[in-house]
Amino acid sequence: MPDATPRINDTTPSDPGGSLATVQWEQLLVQLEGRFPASRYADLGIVVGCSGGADSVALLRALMELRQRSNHQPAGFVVAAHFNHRLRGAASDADQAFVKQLAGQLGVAFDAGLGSGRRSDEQHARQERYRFFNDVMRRRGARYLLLGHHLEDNVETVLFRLMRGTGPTGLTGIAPFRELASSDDARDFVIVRPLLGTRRSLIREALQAKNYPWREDQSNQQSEYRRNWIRNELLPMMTGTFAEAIPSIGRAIEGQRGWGKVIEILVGRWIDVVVVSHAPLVVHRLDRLARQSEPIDPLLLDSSIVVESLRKSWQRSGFPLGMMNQTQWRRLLDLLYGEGPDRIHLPGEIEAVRSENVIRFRRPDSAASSG
Ligand SMILES: Nc1ncnc2c1ncn2[C@@H]1O[C@H](COP(=O)(O)OP(=O)(O)OP(=O)(O)O)[C@@H](O)[C@H]1O
Repeated sequence: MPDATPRINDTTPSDPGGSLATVQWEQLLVQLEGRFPASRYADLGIVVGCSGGADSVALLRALMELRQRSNHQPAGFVVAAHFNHRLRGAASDADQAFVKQLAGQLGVAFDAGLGSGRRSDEQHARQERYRFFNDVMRRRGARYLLLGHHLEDNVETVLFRLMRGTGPTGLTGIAPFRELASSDDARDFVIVRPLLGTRRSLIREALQAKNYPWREDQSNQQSEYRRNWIRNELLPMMTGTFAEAIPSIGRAIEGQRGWGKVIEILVGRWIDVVVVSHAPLVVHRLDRLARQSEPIDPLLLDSSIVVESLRKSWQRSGFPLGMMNQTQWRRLLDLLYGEGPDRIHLPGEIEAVRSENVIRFRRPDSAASSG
């Protein structure tokens, strides 16, 4: 069984403070500055989610160095926010103490949150953490939440989705920028992942070269078995044969992100044209729309656009997306195109009934039912 004890990284720099350090650290600063220019954001409130791991430690340190170097005197503030999940006993507390000490050393404020300590699924832990971030952002009046996801995280995510099953939007990967509106007040904030294009190895080499420590969490190798299989087995196999596989996939994701914006526009149009109402969900029959005297844009009849649009409508109508797989979407497409039976049952006890011109969706015991 792997050692679950986190340890402080103890790598001795091969060239402490020398030219190698300058090159790698500077490279990291250039990449961060390219994605999140220090002077442009200097007057706003920034929270950095810092686990104590290499990526978020590098992010926090590099951000502070860029702010110091900037000619502009920053009027804004930076907060290091650490969420202690309390899942690894003393090691979790040591992570928290490490981040607190780092924040003190860098002269930034520090906020900590405590998890329930209840062993549950990864999803629950993430939710707890995001609730904490939300709270810190609101309390501090910050505008940007910076997270340390890097290129390998993005590639892993896309490979994972590809193998589990995903649509074109899933292939756009992790969002580099994401606006979040907190539900209970009007203040919005933005999640930024400025290292999303940066190689994991550069981050670690840059830290090592400067002799900056971080906390290594061995449990990363144990949790989320399939994700870690991708990270620890699949990616090394791929790069063994295709040395440039990771940046290549990264570029494909970047390209797909562009197409994602086109898809978003088409989905918006589809909803305007095809959806009659969301509560209850009622949509026009596509075969009828295609045959009317002024037929709709054929792009809106393309099955991949239809599925993406239905996903969106599904969410808006409060229907569960989790159990909708490719087979179920295919059955629904047939219904919309006027093929197969006039009534089908879908996961989540959703019944879809086709009539002369529309499809009506019903779900028992739900606000979205009726009609
Ligand atoms: N417990 C935490 N407290 C604060 N921020 C966190 C925490 N866990 C994750 N994050 C933020 O989310 C990002 C991505 O999470 P992920 O689980 O991939 O990170 P990690 O491997 O635990 O740590 P790191 O990415 O810093 O090496 C981190 O880089 C960090 O910005």
